[in-house]
Amino acid sequence: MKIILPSPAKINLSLWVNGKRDDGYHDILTVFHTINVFDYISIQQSGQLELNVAGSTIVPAGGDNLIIKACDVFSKHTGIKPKVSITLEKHIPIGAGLGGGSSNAALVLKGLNMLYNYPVDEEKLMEMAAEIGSDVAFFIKGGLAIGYGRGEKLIFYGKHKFDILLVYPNIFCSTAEVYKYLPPIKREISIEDAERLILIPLMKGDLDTLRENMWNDLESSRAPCIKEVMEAKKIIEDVVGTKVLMSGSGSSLFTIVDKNKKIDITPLQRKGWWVKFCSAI
Ligand SMILES: C[C@@](CO)(OP(=O)(O)O)[C@H](O)COP(=O)(O)OP(=O)(O)OC[C@H]1O[C@@H](n2ccc(N)nc2=O)[C@H](O)[C@@H]1O
Ligand SMILES: Nc1ncnc2c1ncn2[C@@H]1O[C@H](COP(=O)(O)OP(=O)(O)O)[C@@H](O)[C@H]1O
Repeated sequence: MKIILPSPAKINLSLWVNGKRDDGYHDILTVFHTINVFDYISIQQSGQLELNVAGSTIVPAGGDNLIIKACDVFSKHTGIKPKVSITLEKHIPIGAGLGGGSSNAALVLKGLNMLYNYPVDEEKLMEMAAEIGSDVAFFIKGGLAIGYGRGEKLIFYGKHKFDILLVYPNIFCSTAEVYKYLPPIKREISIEDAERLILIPLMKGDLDTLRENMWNDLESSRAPCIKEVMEAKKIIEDVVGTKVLMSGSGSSLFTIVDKNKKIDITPLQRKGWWVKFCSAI
């Protein structure tokens, strides 16, 4: 049996850092939404576990791939050693703050659970996902969610419609490095704050307030890549005329767009940047 799974990207409509933890991670509060930018993963039962990666020369095809980590975690918790041939077709920009690797890992956990006749329930899948990475658990359900803790504790709010212009300025950002060079932040954002600032304007369709309130503390990181990302942010804001935000640890940047407002994106395309109108899903 062969299954083909679309593996969606995500943006962070906001991300606040509430402090550094003893385990080296940061306590964050973030608002995730999946978007219609996909990798495609096929999983087929086979004599042994193998992974082929198409569409990228920088994504590892061995043990460092988060898909292999997902297979290991699946085996650890179910006792089933997956004997499958997996093909990953990459389209989500890599190191872009779009969660591509985390999404791939989550979808493979779901695919293996399906192929081996549901040995674990969704709650257990979320637990397993959290072992692989901080934003893997979000992709088990997707849609609109608040993430807190490392990003693995989640409150889901269904799915909401909005459109964005997404730009990947061909800058690779290492998540670890962006967090490492983050200056101390002295304020705490609560779940209620995030609901008031982001979720309520989004649900009301009040895009001006949503744009005004969206925020990403990781933009103040002193990691070298962020300086370049902020330069790209200014260029994009001059072209689109609305506030632009970095997604997650970068480098992709997005703005919430009104369907009926025409935006000329050729100045951005002329820079050789990846530029795409997308929708929340
Ligand atoms: C920043 C976010 C926002 O959604 O996404 P991306 O930008 O990667 O898409 C996530 O927090 C990324 O999650 P993920 O990509 O799974 O990161 P992980 O593998 O768990 O962690 C990579 C490294 O980032 C740092 N890290 C990550 C999460 C967190 N809450 N605090 C941290 O300090 C740690 O140094 C960790 O070793
Ligand atoms: N399946 C995967 N897809 C993309 N990147 C992966 C994958 N597995 C491991 N990686 C590694 O993760 C890093 C990028 O992760 P990605 O999820 O694309 O970015 P981000 O964390 O910024 O959203 C790269 O160093 C890449 O080599």
